[in-house]
Amino acid sequence: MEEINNIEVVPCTDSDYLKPFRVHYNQNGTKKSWDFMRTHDSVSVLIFNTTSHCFVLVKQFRPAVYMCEWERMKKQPPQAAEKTEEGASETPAPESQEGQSASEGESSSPWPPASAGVTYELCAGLVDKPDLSLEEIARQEVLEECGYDVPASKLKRITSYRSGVGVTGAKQTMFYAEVSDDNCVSTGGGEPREGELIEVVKVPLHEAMTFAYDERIPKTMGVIFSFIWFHNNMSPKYKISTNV
Ligand SMILES: O=c1ccn([C@@H]2O[C@H](COP(=O)(O)OP(=O)(O)O[C@H]3O[C@H](CO)[C@@H](O)[C@H](O)[C@H]3O)[C@@H](O)[C@H]2O)c(=O)[nH]1
Ligand SMILES: [Mg+2]
Repeated sequence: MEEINNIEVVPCTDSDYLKPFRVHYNQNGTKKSWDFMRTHDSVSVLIFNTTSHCFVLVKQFRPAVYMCEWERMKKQPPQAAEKTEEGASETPAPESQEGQSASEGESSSPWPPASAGVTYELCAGLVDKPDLSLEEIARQEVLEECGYDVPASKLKRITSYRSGVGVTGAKQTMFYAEVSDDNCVSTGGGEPREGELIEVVKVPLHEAMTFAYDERIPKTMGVIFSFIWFHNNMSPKYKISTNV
């Protein structure tokens, strides 16, 4: 699927996306310190297509996930690393950069295949436009990433929560959007100007819970939680309509 090469890891000294800090404080008389990152809050959207009775997810290469997999591979013998990935039916075959040496210097571990960094996620985006409401940002992400044009008023707020409490503490607000094939105006895929390369994937309703708990399919907690939310709150409605 993806072709990832020319990988180079360097220290991050200046970023538009995150800023590391150390906070010193006293807690109940004990002197403590904590390292954290300042990042943007975010929105995510569970999209359900009422025409095909499928959830609409996005699949994309995540460098941070890829680098974690690389670290994990360095600690594990290659056979053992391969074994845990075996059977991930959605995982594409290893690609050309496999076997390429790391350019980090301290180790010559080969890079894992690009598929090791690809995850299934809810359509999501950073809250980086102060003049727009969360609903409006979510609406734009649904359009840019998945190609569905739905009014912001049709987005139902599910809940919000803290993601990465140890590192960022950022807040993510989750919405639910019901769409139909009539709302589909493009193939989505992300904002090309930002270099986004996003694949839109559909998960049929009847496969959703198996998908959610299949550990071989790399995914975010948002996918798992939102499928369970749908199961608890929306399933009776759709069970009736599918059985007619
Ligand atoms: O280091 C970075 C970080 C971001 N980008 C760009 O910024 C865009 C950000 O995309 P956006 O869709 O706004 O955010 P996501 O990357 O989808 O992140 C959201 O979705 C993630 C998965 O749910 C969550 O972990 C995040 O908190 C949430 O903001 C990316 O596509 C890139 O174009 C970079 O180029 N370099
Ligand atoms: Mg996104």
